[in-house]
Amino acid sequence: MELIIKDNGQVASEAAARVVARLVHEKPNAVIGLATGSTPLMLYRELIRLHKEEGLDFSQVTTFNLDEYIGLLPEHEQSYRRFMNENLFEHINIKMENTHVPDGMAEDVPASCAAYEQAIVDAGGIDLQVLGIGSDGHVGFNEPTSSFASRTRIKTLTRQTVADNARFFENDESRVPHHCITMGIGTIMDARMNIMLAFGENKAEAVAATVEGPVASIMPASILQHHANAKVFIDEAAASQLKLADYYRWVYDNKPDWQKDA
Ligand SMILES: N[C@@H]1[C@@H](O)[C@H](O)[C@@H](COP(=O)(O)O)O[C@@H]1O
Repeated sequence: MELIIKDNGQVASEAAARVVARLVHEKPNAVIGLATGSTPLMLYRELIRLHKEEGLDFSQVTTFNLDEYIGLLPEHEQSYRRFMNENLFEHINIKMENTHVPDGMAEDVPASCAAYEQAIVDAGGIDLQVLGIGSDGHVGFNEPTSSFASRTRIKTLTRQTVADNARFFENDESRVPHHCITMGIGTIMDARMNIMLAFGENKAEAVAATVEGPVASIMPASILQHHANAKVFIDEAAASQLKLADYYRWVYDNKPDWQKDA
């Protein structure tokens, strides 16, 4: 795993955006996996800026989102489809038909999940997957003890995640859907590159366990230790519990410039 520690989330997100932009320049028809939550918002804002000011071209890009709540219509205020439209897709030149979010209203959920997996394969696989991390170490909605071999499927959220996400539902936990569809950890591990973002003190424990703890399904993100090309972009607060933070900074500072955001 490669650690990129920046002073704040904005600078870290700009560095992550350069990695995405480089991929899109090199492979205009790249397949990008996307995440929701508050964490990737600065990354998406920077990608929008790169599109508007520097002509970053998304016209041939395909995207697959990690997850979606079960039972929310795409137009629901808190659906991840709506989140993606409002925070990224409507502001860049991506073709809407090339954007994919799991269908939270599917009548046949297992069939819909299998079709999602197949669509990823048909698109050539995910080149770069953007990830956030839950305070309990979940990625996508793969909650603790999710199988490392899992594929896209229905999951039940933990109480912790329901409580964490209640802020988006007028702080009313009873309004938070308790089920979701999420790419599996196996799906995420198939991506050719993973970039995880984590900002703020409340992610510090999960980041330390992910990077320096044992690989264990109780801390789902820790599987990234087994990924050949995983980068973790964090701010100082999220880095605050890392034992080897100085070493990661030293490694990064000693890289040639061309390798820093590659
Ligand atoms: N399903 C999402 C995750 O993909 C996200 O990474 C995480 C953290 O959210 P936030 O970035 O708002 O802290 O929680 C949500 O439940």
